[in-house]
Amino acid sequence: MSTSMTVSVSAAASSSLPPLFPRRRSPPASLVPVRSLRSRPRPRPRLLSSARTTPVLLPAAAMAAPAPAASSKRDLLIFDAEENLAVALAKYTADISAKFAAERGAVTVVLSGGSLIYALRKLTEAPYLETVDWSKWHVFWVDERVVPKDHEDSNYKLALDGFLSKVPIPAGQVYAINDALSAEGAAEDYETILKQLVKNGVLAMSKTTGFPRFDLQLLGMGPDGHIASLFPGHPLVKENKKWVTHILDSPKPPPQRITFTFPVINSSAYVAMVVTGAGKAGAVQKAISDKKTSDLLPVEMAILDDGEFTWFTDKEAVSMLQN
Ligand SMILES: O=C1O[C@H](COP(=O)(O)O)[C@@H](O)[C@H](O)[C@H]1O
Repeated sequence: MSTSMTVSVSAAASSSLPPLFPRRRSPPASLVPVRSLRSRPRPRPRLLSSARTTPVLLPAAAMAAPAPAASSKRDLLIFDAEENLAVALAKYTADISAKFAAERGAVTVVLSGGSLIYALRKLTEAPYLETVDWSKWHVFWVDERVVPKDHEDSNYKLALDGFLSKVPIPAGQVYAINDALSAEGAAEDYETILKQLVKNGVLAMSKTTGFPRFDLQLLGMGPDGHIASLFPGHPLVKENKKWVTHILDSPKPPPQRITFTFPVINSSAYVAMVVTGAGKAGAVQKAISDKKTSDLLPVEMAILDDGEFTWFTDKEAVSMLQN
């Protein structure tokens, strides 16, 4: 029943990442022991050393987030180039895919829109194009704009053009929203589809939260700290019953969208939060600061109940972090 966080500063890519599997029970010598948020005070992140090719793993403030209900782990990976981030993200995703394909015979993967899709490009290349068992993938959207699927604003179109059209996922396992419905109708319809997939065993349920447990959510964050279509100060961030809800007044256009709710995001087994660029440094700094204020950004409300949350960042995105 603990949350922990490590920070990894890495100039290299996948070869320098801590191994994903098997899960660490005792940290290797290069790792600082993880800390329980509940039993120990939260230290500020501290730079121990730096190296170009060896990840440096640091004690951290465990994002100073409110304690989760069960156990979770948080890592902050910092890459000196977006290219290295993309390579590492592909390996991370492929490893998680292999784990769930073997364990469950299905891999439920949630995509966001935005810059995340470009960061997935290495998955469409060797070796992953050939080695990932794409036939096991079931693809969902954490949020979608209520526009036709061929509209420039569609998150489906973005993912299709930049990722899905390049990998052999069966078409019937890609769950786009019904773009003929209203925002409210599309959200209800999407929730019904998720419930059907729970019934037929494709989608797992969390044993503790009563919400679906996606294997992997690959998410981005806006410069204002929004994730999915959950915006700072919007009442939707408090939705705690629905799995999927709708918004008619999104501060970022287009205004009509559907979105997973926080209980669904927070029931995930793995979340990769992919954030690059100086424009997001303020939100990253607030999210990772150990000084918490009552005006939590949505990204600060992403606290997994029982899972692993990994920030994939570049130097620019963490440029406002001290040390
Ligand atoms: O509107 C949206 O924005 C966020 C962030 O996008 P980014 O381009 O700044 O990475 C995205 O995660 C979300 O899915 C999308 O609908």
